[in-house]
Amino acid sequence: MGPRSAADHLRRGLGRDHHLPVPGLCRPRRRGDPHGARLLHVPHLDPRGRGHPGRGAGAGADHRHRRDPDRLQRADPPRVPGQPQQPDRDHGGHVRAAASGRGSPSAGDPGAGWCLCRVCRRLRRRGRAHCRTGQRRDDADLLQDLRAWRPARGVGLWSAGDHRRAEPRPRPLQPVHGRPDGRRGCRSRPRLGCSLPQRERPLARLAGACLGRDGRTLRRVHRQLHPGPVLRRRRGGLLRRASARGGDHRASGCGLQAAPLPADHRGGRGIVPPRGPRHRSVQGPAVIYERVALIGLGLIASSMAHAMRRGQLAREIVGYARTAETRDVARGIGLCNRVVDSAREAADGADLVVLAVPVGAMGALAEEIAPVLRPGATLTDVGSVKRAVIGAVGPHVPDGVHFIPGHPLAGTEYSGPRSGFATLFDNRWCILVPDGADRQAVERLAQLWRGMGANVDEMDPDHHDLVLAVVSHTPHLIAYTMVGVADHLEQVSNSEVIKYSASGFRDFTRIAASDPTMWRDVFLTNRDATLDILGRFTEELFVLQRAIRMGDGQHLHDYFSKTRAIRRGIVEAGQDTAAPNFGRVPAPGA
Ligand SMILES: NC(=O)C1=CN([C@@H]2O[C@H](COP(=O)(O)OP(=O)(O)OC[C@H]3O[C@@H](n4cnc5c(N)ncnc54)[C@H](O)[C@@H]3O)[C@@H](O)[C@H]2O)C=CC1
Ligand SMILES: O=C(O)C(=O)Cc1ccc(O)cc1
Repeated sequence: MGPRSAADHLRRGLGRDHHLPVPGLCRPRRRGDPHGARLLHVPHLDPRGRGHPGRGAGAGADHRHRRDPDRLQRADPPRVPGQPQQPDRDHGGHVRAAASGRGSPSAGDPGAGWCLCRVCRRLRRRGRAHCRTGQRRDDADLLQDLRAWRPARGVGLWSAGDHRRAEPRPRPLQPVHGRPDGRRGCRSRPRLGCSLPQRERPLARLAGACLGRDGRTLRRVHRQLHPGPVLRRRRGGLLRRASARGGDHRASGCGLQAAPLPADHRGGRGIVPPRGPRHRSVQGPAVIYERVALIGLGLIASSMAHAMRRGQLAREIVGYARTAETRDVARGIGLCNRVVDSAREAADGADLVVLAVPVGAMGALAEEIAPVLRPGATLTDVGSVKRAVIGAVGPHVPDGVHFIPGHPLAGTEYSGPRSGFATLFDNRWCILVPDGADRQAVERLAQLWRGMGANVDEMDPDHHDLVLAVVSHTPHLIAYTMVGVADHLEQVSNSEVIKYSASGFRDFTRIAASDPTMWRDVFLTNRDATLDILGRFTEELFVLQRAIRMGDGQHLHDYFSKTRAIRRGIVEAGQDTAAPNFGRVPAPGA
């Protein structure tokens, strides 16, 4: 992040010092500071010398099979900054692991329990207050309150502010079973280490050898990686569970141990078959947009298509993907009403255009479709980074077109048109970044997201990027690193890493299986905020390292008690399940 201090950067990131430009990021539009003028408390300025606890990487836990033919066509060359044309993503595998949030309340830990009660009570109050007042969360408070043993205001980001429907209990995080197309079997190989040179990929090689080439081995390993209940297609297209315990299908073999998801893992919404009859035009009062154009037909776009169809929210969905093969797949599974051969053709006449491609590809696409965007239409995106997207897309948006960047905080480690499913956004947050856009247009887009099951919040782009650096981007980087460390370690064999992965490592591997192109773009475009949070992370790591070296058990205990309270706050806010061991049942014989 350059020579500026972290505090300086955070202040700017939070939108407090609007006069200070963020290096490397373009800011074509300005807006007011929604976060007020509260002072920021940064860890390394804390006289007690304590920082905020680092966040775990458990943002989501979907387990979907992905296969995007785009990926089969090319390697993944390095991205040239300023040249947004991107290679497509790796859609080749499925590594079954889930974000874990272990740690049940302990009777011998009154401090953490006391803290939890306060966190939860205040979270609930805040959720209600935010809903009523539209007041925004502030991650400066988040960082500050964690150190002060107080519930963090920023935790409200995850608060259960959805008052549109009553849910009897917190829904599991990203509940998914089996393949999104409802079929059985293993389609492709895990992506462990797939971006590393061959000689540096012992772990990846082992995983490959373990999978073997024959279908039986693949299927057996598939059942290990995805041991949830098999969904069988009934006549009439409905799906049913073939077994209450997916563990029944697990095979022994290469030592990979992934337990099945709980029987109610879909969170009470029922199973929505991701593949259905060919999309027909919708007639009904729920229609929010007449024609929606999806540019890019991967996980997010295909999930939007399913969710819009579920809610009958669009009369017509037109799709475009870069490669003919992806378009053919999309046509084959009836994802859209029409799949066309150019982005421009898709956007032509649409009243909502959604850019659902890697962040680095958005500017060029916006430029391409700009001439056909009609006045009154809305242009949005789903990119994981917002300031850079505004910088790349904003200049191409014609007058009269409403540009409203967005970001659904929901996803999986899979990609491609087959990976989407209708429930992806249910009870998740979608952040809109209106940046001064027309309020009616914003409300209409918010309605669409709500119709797709999401809770909607609004944020300043820099604030978004900072929050996401904390809750998503840096955790992904840490997961990538941890899996890389295990891969490179000489003293521990790869088979041991895989065999004993249940002890925490597995949860990193799921995240580390996320798409290389998408995440490369995220880090390149949210560089400053990620580096800032990463700097804090390493500082705290050093403190913990020292505590371990010095035998400072008190420090470790205090620290872990705080982080446990945060985890409980997330569960209380309905953003993850409290089920122990993330709902896994022990593997047979374990
Ligand atoms: N995967 C996730 O968990 C989440 C992703 N996002 C964001 O959503 C966006 C899309 O991500 P996914 O749907 O996961 O990706 P994906 O890899 O599943 O799909 C990307 C699609 O974009 C197409 N594409 C790639 N480069 C293109 C180009 N230059 N021109 C036209 N099409 C191109 C690919 O063919 C593919 O159809 C990204 O910006 C990502 O940051 C947001 C939330 C969650
Ligand atoms: O799968 C996970 O753990 C995720 O974190 C999904 C995700 C990935 C990228 C985003 O911008 C938002 C959500």
